[in-house]
Amino acid sequence: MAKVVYNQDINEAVLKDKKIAIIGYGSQGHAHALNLKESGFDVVVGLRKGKSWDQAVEDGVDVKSVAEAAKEADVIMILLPDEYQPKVYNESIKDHLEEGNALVFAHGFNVHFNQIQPPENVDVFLVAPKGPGHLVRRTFEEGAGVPALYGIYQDYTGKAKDIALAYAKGVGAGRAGILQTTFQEETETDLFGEQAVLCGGATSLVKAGFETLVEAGYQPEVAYFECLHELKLIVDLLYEGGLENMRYSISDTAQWGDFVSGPRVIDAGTKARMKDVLTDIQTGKFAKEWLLENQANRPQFTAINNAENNHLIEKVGKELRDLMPFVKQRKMAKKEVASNDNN
Ligand SMILES: NC(=O)C1=CN([C@@H]2O[C@H](COP(=O)(O)OP(=O)(O)OC[C@H]3O[C@@H](n4cnc5c(N)ncnc54)[C@H](OP(=O)(O)O)[C@@H]3O)[C@@H](O)[C@H]2O)C=CC1
Ligand SMILES: CC[C@](O)(C(C)=O)C(=O)O
Ligand SMILES: [Mg+2]
Ligand SMILES: [Mg+2]
Repeated sequence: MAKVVYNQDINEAVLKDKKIAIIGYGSQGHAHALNLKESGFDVVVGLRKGKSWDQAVEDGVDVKSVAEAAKEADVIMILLPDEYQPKVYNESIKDHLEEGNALVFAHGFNVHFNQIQPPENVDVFLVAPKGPGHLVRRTFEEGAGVPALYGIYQDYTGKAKDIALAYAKGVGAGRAGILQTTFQEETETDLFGEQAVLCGGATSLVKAGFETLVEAGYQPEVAYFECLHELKLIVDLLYEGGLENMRYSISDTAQWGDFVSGPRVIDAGTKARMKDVLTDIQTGKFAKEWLLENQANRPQFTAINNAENNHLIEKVGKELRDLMPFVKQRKMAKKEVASNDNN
């Protein structure tokens, strides 16, 4: 089994006398800044003036321009959207890196795909939580944590690993488990996971199931509960105890259906297409297309996003969720930020 590191294995003293700049205050940024601050670290947030700036001030964190924050910090964590990182790095961070500083990422994309080339005299590592930033924050507040990967790209000071582990402990990952990786492994597995399983795979599966039922004449509300709402409850059981635990809780009829019909839906063809997706990630094809899409001001991203937001499942879901006050929607802010950036 791979070595998994926990809080008791980590001495955070190596990071306690350093200033940490968190660049960006979105999904990951607000979670890292607040968790690190509450773990007793010296944190400054680097931002442009705007919505996030106002939120960070309201949350009581020290906020400065990106350049000022980068200049005064020893450890600079870049938590901007991947597609904007190279520009901000070149304009406001690069010139403020001092010998022995640490340049940190939560995803290896820009270093692995050669969009950011750090100088040789700094540490470069990643601390990548394996979960959405809003849950990194929420679980921390609940006394738990989200697991994280750390990976060292460049160890100039000889202390990169100790600093990375102390950082991971500060955001709460040491309560759940921290694993070593490389920039290549983190980048490729993270992109694959979000495309094939967690985001692309899951949304496509949910929509296909919903559409199949609605097109067969069943009520959209019934289809919504069956294919989307209940998925969370099933995934909770998978999260808590794996496949066997989920199957323990469902009926034997459902379990038999799982065995005989699941592989008819997700079959060898699906796996072959997953391999194609992985190949496009490994060869840099996906990265190149995403970078070019951004250079063109996201024409396809915008068109698809608009169509997805108008899907019947979204309309039905909103109406049903409004009638379930215990289902709280906590995070539209991030996507509003993203669409503002496109305007
Ligand atoms: N989302 C997640 O849960 C995960 C993300 N990651 C990685 O973490 C990194 C951050 O992702 P994520 O948290 O989703 O990012 P977000 O999209 O949530 O980041 C938005 C933040 O970046 C700020 N920002 C955007 N452009 C600029 C700019 N030009 N100058 C200054 N600030 C800017 C926004 O400020 P404003 O309000 O001014 O627009 C906002 O604070 C990425 O590398 C991602 O791959 C890794 C694991 C999970
Ligand atoms: C699953 C999507 C993710 O990789 C994440 C939350 O871990 C992301 O890039 O947002
Ligand atoms: Mg991820
Ligand atoms: Mg990701």
